[in-house]
Amino acid sequence: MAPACPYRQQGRRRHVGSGGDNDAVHGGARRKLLWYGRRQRRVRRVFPRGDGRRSRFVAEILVGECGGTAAVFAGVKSLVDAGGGDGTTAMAIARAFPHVRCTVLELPHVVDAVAAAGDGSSTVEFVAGDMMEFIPPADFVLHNWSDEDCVRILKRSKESISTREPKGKVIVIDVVLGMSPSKQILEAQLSLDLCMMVLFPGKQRTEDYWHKIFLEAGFTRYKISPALGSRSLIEVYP
Ligand SMILES: C[S@@+](CC[C@H](N)C(=O)[O-])C[C@H]1O[C@@H](n2cnc3c(N)ncnc32)[C@H](O)[C@@H]1O
Repeated sequence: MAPACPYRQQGRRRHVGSGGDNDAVHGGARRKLLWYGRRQRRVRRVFPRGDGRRSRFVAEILVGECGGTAAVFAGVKSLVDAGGGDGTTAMAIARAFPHVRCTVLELPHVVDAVAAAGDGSSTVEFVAGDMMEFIPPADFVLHNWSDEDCVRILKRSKESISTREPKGKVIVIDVVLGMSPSKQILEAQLSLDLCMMVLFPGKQRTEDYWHKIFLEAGFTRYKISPALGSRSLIEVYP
């Protein structure tokens, strides 16, 4: 059975192995690091599948109900879902828009896990790589990244999208705080914000916040379609 999180017992989870007096209080840095390593391995084993369930929900909305989606994908010949998990979103797009050649860029262990699970699809190509280093045209999730990483990922994307007509674009599917169609959705977005703060160096962002990130990454304009429940579809143009 998985060991209990030493920090959870103390109501703290962020700074694993941070040292100092806390280590003595919470049972020592070594125990925390061992727990963290085991937890990470478990997370890595289940991540592609668990995440896929959530992205299936988003994918269904994306290709099913989002009124403007056909227009969004019109003229798009190829697309890379950077950090695309088990490929659920890319497969849904490939099924709904057969003219779009879809690739999933993922970390090698995720690509291996998907291949081993044998539920990949010939409609989608999986490429092992690091999105911090190189990204072809992409549709990706940014909400678990820090501001610096968002800018870095967007810059990598900008380098790879076509600058010739028809020009490429980056599609971001993420929460835009303040664009909530209901109180329940706003509450869901704020819960996600809390999760991102606790689990990752990320956050949910308002439109003004996104605007600054897009400008810093060198993009000139964007269009937000708040049609995906708690998330919006943001088209970002060089
Ligand atoms: C929050 S998940 C999103 C998965 C999927 N796009 C979705 O919406 O369900 C982030 C994904 O990014 C992948 N990832 C993290 N760092 C990466 C990197 N440097 N290069 C490529 N993929 C990465 C992870 O393996 C994980 O599957």
